[in-house]
Amino acid sequence: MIAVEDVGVRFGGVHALSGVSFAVEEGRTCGVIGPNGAGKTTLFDVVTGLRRPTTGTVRLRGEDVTATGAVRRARLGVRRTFQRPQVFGRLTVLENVLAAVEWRGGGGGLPADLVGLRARRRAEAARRERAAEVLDRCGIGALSGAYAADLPIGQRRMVELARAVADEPSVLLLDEPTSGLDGEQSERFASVVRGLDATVLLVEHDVGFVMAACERIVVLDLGRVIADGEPAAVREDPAVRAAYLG
Ligand SMILES: Nc1ncnc2c1ncn2[C@@H]1O[C@H](COP(=O)(O)OP(=O)(O)OP(=O)(O)O)[C@@H](O)[C@H]1O
Repeated sequence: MIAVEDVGVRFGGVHALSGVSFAVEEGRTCGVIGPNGAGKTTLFDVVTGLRRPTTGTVRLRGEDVTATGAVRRARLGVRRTFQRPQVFGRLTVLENVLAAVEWRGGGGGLPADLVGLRARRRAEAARRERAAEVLDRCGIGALSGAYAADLPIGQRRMVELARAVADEPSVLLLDEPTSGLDGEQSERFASVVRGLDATVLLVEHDVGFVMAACERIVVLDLGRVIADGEPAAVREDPAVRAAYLG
């Protein structure tokens, strides 16, 4: 479960978020929509731990993580994708995904590597098998050996998705996931996300995609929540129409 309670973020005189509260139940998919500058990316930064809010509290599965850094939140199972896909350009597609599961290596450094050689090899084989399976699921298995930097944006986005889901996240945040994807990739993306056992928060300008993919929608405008509910109700909300849907 993700809970955001009375969160505010100020940048100097700009109130990027003010008094934002909502909660997403375990395993549910919630969309966040709103015009440019509404505070969507700032909200993601607050939930993933990249930015500490000026006021308010963030909870993950009931635990107050407001002061918890991004790395520790990642260890708790939080993963995200970015508006501009962030991949390791000089690594291959397979290596990008392996990097996401590398921390499960077991620790202990070189001595442990030497002593537990056979167990290490088994763990490494299991990681590679898992990475290959995830790449296939994301439709990019054939690109395993390609360098991420050489790929067009749509495929880079799928690499980012594969990396985010490889470790079975409990919380997944997707920032404009369909931008740069063709229709087939969009469908593939949605089906990979649907197949996860994760609580998902997703920002997207493609309202049709949000309405179809989300059970719940939070609408932000100028840093405040102006609507929160099921897609059909949000679509009809006069304040939402005025601010965003037109
Ligand atoms: N690092 C920063 N320093 C100063 N102001 C910022 C910073 N980051 C965001 N802002 C401001 O905070 C507000 C919210 O920005 P944010 O990027 O969260 O909106 P958004 O809804 O994600 O917009 P978009 O749809 O354009 O990505 C905007 O007014 C923006 O200019």
